Amino acid sequence: MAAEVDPEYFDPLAVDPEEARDVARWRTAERKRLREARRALSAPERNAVGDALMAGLERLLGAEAVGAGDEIVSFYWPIKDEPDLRPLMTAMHAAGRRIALPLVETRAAPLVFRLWTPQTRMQRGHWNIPVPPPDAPEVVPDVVLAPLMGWDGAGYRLGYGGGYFDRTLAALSPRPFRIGVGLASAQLPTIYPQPHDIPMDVILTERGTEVSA
Ligand SMILES: Nc1nc2c(c(=O)[nH]1)N(C=O)[C@@H](CNc1ccc(C(=O)N[C@@H](CCC(=O)O)C(=O)O)cc1)CN2
Ligand SMILES: Nc1ncnc2c1ncn2[C@@H]1O[C@H](COP(=O)(O)OP(=O)(O)OP(=O)(O)O)[C@@H](O)[C@H]1O
Repeated sequence: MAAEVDPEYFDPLAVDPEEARDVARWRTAERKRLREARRALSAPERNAVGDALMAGLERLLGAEAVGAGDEIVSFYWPIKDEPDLRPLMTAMHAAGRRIALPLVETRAAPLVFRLWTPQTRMQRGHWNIPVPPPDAPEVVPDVVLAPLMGWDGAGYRLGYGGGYFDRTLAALSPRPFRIGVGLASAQLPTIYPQPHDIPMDVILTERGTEVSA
């Protein structure tokens, strides 16, 4: 039996429930604060952030460490004032790179990834997030871009609280190269990482690379 348990799987019984509850409550409050701060950006400010992030990503995704070859890179379709990286998705597709997007196909389960091209007819998925249709090929990405609601100097990420990226990364072997993408102002002293939280390899903001494993 024991041999069948993934040694990297965290033991929920080893987590102090009171502490976990406090962290969850704190994260909910921080998500709300960070969401409001992001919403308050003007359109020109938001565009400048997007442009800087795309320049940073072009540099990172062209670098040797990630491999400039045939890797599949998962982006995200922007919701809730997230920086818009779609121009880079289009440019990379035109340059012959394979682009994927994440989908919640089953609640509280790992994300699924499907290929995207500029011709893909997006449809509404869980949480109203635009996603590729079921006939888009399912793939496993080599590089995953994860939008950041918040981040810390140890490379940990705060998302929307569904635990989707953590669940997904825990299930993938080998683990994809993880790039957290978000606002410099969304930095937190710590997100109080819990056993289920999987750190990013790189955190990229409009200032450039903030954290690199
Ligand atoms: N643009 C974009 N696409 C993305 C993500 C993202 O962060 N940004 N995701 C990144 O993961 C995934 C979707 N993430 C989701 C995260 C939470 C919930 C959700 O239902 N949240 C509940 C609270 C959940 C809970 O506390 O257990 C809610 O707000 O009601 C849905 C989707 C995949 N696609
Ligand atoms: N590997 C996992 N297995 C089972 N449950 C998990 C796993 N990872 C996270 N969770 C659950 O998801 C919940 C939310 O996690 P967390 O606060 O880290 O979300 P998040 O990273 O902000 O969300 P998202 O990635 O969806 O944007 C956790 O309380 C935990 O119960």
